[in-house]
Amino acid sequence: MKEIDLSSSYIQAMGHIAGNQIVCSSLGVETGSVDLGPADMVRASGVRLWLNVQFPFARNAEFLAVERDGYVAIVHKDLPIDATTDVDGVSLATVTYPEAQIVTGRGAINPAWLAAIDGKSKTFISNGYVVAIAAPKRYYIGAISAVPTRELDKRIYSTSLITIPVGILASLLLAWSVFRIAKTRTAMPAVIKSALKQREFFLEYQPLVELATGRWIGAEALIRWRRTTGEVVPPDIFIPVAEACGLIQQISQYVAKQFASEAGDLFRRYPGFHVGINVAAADIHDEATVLMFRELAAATGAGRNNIIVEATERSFTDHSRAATVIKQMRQEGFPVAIDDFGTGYSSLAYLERIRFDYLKIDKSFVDTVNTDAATSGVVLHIIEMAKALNIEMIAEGVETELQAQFLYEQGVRFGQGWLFGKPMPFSQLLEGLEKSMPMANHQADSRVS
Ligand SMILES: Nc1nc2c(ncn2[C@@H]2O[C@H](COP(=O)(O)O[C@H]3[C@@H](O)[C@H](n4cnc5c(=O)[nH]c(N)nc54)O[C@@H]3COP(=O)(O)O)[C@@H](O)[C@H]2O)c(=O)[nH]1
Repeated sequence: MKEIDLSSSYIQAMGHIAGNQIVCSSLGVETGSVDLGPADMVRASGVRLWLNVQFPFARNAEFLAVERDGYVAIVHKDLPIDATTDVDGVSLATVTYPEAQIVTGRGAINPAWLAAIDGKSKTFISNGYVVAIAAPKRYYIGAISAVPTRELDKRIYSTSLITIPVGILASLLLAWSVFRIAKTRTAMPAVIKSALKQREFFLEYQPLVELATGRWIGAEALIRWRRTTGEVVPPDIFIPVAEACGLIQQISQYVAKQFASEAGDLFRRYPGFHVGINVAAADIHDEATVLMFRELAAATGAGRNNIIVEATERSFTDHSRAATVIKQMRQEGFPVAIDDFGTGYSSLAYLERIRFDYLKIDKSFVDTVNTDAATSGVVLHIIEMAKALNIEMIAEGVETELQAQFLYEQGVRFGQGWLFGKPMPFSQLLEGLEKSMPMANHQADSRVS
């Protein structure tokens, strides 16, 4: 029981039950036996559910207890809805079915949504909300996620010319994706911690090319998470959670160590090549990050300019502390790139105050190249600004020859995107690198700087 308890991110305790009494459990012997009282529900399979369990030693918390064949699992009642989303006014609930009884919930749950529960997963619009119901066949508990349509109006505003059926479809997809995100993020901090221990994360590398020649001159290390179930969780789901719960620096250290273990003699063979490592707000405000990069350089034999620090402008919350760390990084030979440029609120202010080596033009602006989107002129302003400040540019998310050609003609020297290569394992990066610039031809002047 202790083993299940300790290795699960979801179960608070396991126990053995006789009648309604937990007679022994991983809560410890001093807990003695605990009387759960009559079960709230008994399913046809014999599974018994207690929906509001309280323990004398944890009076402020409520738990769910699920029993089968004499064994009981205790789960914190808030756990199923412990989800984060940036959409306002979202309602979440777990519900038994067919009874449609709320087990645990957050936000207003309209009785009409409960009435719609019939054992089938579905998405529909009701009472000013887009509602998604999930009713997994294996379990007796389903989930409801509801997003106010006003949130969808905000999102759909920018695409207001799109036809109504497409708008409705987008709404339904958004509700469903909120539900998916909420589900994936459930108790995610605990799961991330355990995944770090179990080494479930790995790296892929996306090449950066010189637009004039197509040569691979660098790569960005991108973290990936494959859970033991085989499910791959994308970084834009778990990175914000890791940032919010204080685990992001452990992730950055993991990335640095993982890259060090894979790099081998990369920089000896390709002295002009560079690898970009992403850092988050917590890293860029902490001088210990400089030490982390110093150790990474020592472990990989990297020289000046071989390792690039990539920080998004959203990560600069305390300008003066960030400026101190960035200055030290640059002094120690780690060029700094401002990532996703143009997506934050204060891009210009940062460029004036902090000296960067590279500006990565965000994909959203690259996407507008050769289109008549209202923002298609912005990319030209970004390019002019970078030129004026003498900052080298890397265009992100380049997907077409037309984009690459246009950017090159405007003076952007470097590009990254699916046109040149998707993120790939390190072994594949080495193969591509050998084809792109055989070692003998590799010049130190192929460095980005
Ligand atoms: N703090 C850390 N953040 C990290 C780390 N690894 C990734 N991330 C951040 O997560 C976000 C999503 O990253 P990912 O899913 O890896 O997507 C990257 C590319 O795959 C994608 N890309 C690149 N080219 C294209 C393209 O042509 N089309 C297309 N649809 N997508 C493309 O863009 C992402 C690269 O983003 P960026 O870092 O902004 O250059 C992302 O914000 C990552 O930064 C990590 O180790 N630490």
